[in-house]
Amino acid sequence: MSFRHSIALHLLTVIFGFYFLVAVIVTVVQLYKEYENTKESFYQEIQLLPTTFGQGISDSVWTYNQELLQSILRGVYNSPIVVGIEVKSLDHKMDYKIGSILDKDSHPAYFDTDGKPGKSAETGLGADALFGYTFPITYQGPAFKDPQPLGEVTIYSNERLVFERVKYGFFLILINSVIKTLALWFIIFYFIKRYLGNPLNEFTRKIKQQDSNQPHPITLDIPWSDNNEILLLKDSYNQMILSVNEYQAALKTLNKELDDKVRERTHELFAAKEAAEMLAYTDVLTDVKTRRAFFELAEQELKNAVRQQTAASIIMIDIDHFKNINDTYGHATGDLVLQTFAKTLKNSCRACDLIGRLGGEEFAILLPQTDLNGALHVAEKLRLSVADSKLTHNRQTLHFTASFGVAETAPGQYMLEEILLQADQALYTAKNQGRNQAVAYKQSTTENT
Ligand SMILES: Nc1nc2c(ncn2[C@@H]2O[C@H](COP(=O)(O)OP(=O)(O)OP(=O)(O)O)[C@@H](O)[C@H]2O)c(=O)[nH]1
Repeated sequence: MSFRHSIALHLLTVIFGFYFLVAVIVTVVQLYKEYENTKESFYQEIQLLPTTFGQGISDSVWTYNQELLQSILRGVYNSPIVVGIEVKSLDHKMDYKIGSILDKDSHPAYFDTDGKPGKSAETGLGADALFGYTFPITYQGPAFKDPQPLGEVTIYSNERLVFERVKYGFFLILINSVIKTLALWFIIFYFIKRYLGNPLNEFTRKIKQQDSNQPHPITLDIPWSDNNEILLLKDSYNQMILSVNEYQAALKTLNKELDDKVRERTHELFAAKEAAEMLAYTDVLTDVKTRRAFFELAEQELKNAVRQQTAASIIMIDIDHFKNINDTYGHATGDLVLQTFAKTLKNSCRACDLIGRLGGEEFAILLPQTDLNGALHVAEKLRLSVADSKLTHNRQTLHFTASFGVAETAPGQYMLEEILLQADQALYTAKNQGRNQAVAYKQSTTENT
């Protein structure tokens, strides 16, 4: 923290701003008082002069002795606190003025030691600010019972002489004030810095050094032990840090739990997605491919056949008189027949053959790398297997057969719908020819095996 921005300097600027104002006012009052006291003592000193010179002045006025009066007045004028004297006799014959006096209009006027108008010897601050003491002069002779009034004498002094005398005192007061102010400034600055500035600096430095991920409570090297505001601030900060750490720890635990939950949920969703895909691709009853899956996968297989320039065949299969089975033994038994039938197909086919249930009791098998003869051979084998299969229901043995229509891809003809249609036409022929047989598709005619 730079000195210019320190709290100590800011506080001192405010404190000493006010202190300076108060100090100036107090010093001015003090100086004014000193000035007044000095002026008062001047006045008292002037009042003492008549006891020394009063008799001589009275005598010289009574005897009209101008020389004597002048020499007495010059003697008074030489006094360091006198700047002027005016003698006013009642008959005006012995009027006399020396130095600076106030005329009848209270304006300063100047006279030399011979009583002639001249220039003021007094210059500087308050030289024209005259103040005087007037006392009567009387004659007390043996011929008179009461003192005879002769006139009055005014002795003048001025403010400049008062200032001259208090100047030294002023100077001392000023020096005293400056030294006291400076000493006080340094003392207060030192203690504010020691008890306030330094602890706050240390506090700030330690907060800045904190690890924001895991802040720790801090300690402060404070030169007092009572619970002052800085210690309370530090305690509150430490309390806050403890709470923050607790919250962070709780948050970490929550985050971990949340992570675990999200991972678990993602796993479940993934499994559910796989299950849903399986469901969409696998027929629930017979465990062979669904119609949609069969078409998608068969398209892929046909594309492969095109790329590899190999043959591929399709067998369309339909269980014979399945409606009768349903009607005779019930729908549940019909389902069992479908399952047994599908199982038979699976057992008799290669792993690469694609078996799908296209709907109801209608199935299709795609045989990769198999020409029409091969497919017809497979169909025949399947037909025999189906015819051999049996199902026991209510202690009755149930037999069923199926009809097969076979078609193969023609060179350059790999349209799935087209081949399916051809296989379906062959199947239709097989049905028409009495069922339980496999028929291959021929362009215009169909051939019975
Ligand atoms: N149990 C059962 N029956 C089904 C299912 N799907 C379709 N069926 C029935 O299968 C029967 C098909 O009958 P048809 O299309 O007349 O054919 P068919 O009786 O086999 O006669 P042909 O094909 O001419 O030999 C209908 O009665 C459908 O209700 C199924 O998932 N389970």
